[in-house]
Amino acid sequence: MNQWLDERLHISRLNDKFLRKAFPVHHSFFLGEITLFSLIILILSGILLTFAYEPSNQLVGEDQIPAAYASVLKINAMPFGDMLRRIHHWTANIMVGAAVVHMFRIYFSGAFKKPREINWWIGVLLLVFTIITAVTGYSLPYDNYAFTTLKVISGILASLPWIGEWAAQAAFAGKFPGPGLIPRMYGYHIMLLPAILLATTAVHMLIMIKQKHTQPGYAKKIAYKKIVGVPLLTQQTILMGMLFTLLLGVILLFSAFIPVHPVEFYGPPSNNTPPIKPDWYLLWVFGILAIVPATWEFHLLGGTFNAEFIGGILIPTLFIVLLFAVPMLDRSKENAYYAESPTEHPKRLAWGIAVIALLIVWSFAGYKPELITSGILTNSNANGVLWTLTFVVPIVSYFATLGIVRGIKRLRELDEIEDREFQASADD
Ligand code: HEM
Repeated sequence: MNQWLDERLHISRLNDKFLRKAFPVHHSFFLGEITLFSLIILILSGILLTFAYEPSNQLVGEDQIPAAYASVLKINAMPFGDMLRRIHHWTANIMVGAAVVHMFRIYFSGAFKKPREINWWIGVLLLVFTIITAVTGYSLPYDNYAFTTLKVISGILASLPWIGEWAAQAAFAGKFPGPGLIPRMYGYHIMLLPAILLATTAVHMLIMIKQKHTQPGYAKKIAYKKIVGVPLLTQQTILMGMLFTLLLGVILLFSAFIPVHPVEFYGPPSNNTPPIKPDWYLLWVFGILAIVPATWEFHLLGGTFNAEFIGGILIPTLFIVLLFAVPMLDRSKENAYYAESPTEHPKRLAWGIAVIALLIVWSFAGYKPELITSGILTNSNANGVLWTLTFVVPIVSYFATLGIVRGIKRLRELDEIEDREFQASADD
């Protein structure tokens, strides 16, 4: 059989070139794999959901509710229907979470350095597209929550200077909320964006295979500048199978016990605006929007730059540009072989911690209304306090990290000196 296949498909060549490829074993490398497996589970659970979901916002039935909303109520009532929605929802959250932590592991271990800059840029694109896919998914149940969220997003797009109205109508199939709204969101969510994600992930993987992983630190001691790891067939495949099963188990546990967004509670779209809050990964944008005052508005060459544009588009875009610029941090001409320990590069570590602190502060600002109603902040001081935190917390985090890392380094040096002195006195 083997020979029969080999004569036709040259399997043994594939075996030598690819299946025997050595994979380094280190727990931090599982993060990319968790992201990849989540994408697979999302696609499979998404396909099952499409069998019962109705992609239309036309009003149907006696109650005259949107067909999409009615079909989600029907899915909830089907055996395992609610469970399937939960699996899809929790996997999406795990995918975004794993991608974010994966990005930080790449950043903190210096794996973005030459020759892996292109894969860093592709990774940033993957993260952005993953988040857009999640947002379009949220719109599909077309309950009052989804409707309000879509209205906010269409308003943000319309705030683009010069081309805003046109862009919003192009993205949302005409004037909001037109009859083409849900069919358009459905097209993005089940075709365009998954196609982009799959193609981009394939390129990400091919580049990773071509360039090979950065090697974990222990590999340096085993065989310097040699690839140390286990072959894809069979050890790595077994490890991946175990990781996949574990991930599936965690997703099933989450889905069995933690319900998702209650569409019945929000009801179909109406004129009552419910309090909305995005998922954790977009809370930072929500926070920026909350603290940019409505008075921030200026005009240039006939275009208007208003607060919605500055908070919802300009600052988040600058943040993404900053992520793209990360590989520029390193100007060395040498290829990087080994993952570095984060503390070896205190400034890089401190910058990373400062950025995480900034994201936490902005996410906290997303709770501005609650902070005001609970009396912690007032209408008049909220923006001032939150802007102060925006600058102070990252700066303090930066210097505190530098201080801690340098302190630990100094302690280690003192320990070494003490050990040497002790050894010398023992020898005497
Ligand atoms: C969102 C979807 C993503 C998927 C499915 C994915 C998948 C993977 C996988 C499976 C690996 C190999 C295992 C590992 O090193 O963890 C990998 C490596 C890598 N990824 Fe991603 N990734 C994604 C997002 C990102 C992001 C957001 C970045 C950075 C901005 C990134 C940058 C890289 C780099 C530079 C490598 C090579 C690491 C090395 O050689 O040590 N990826 N990715």
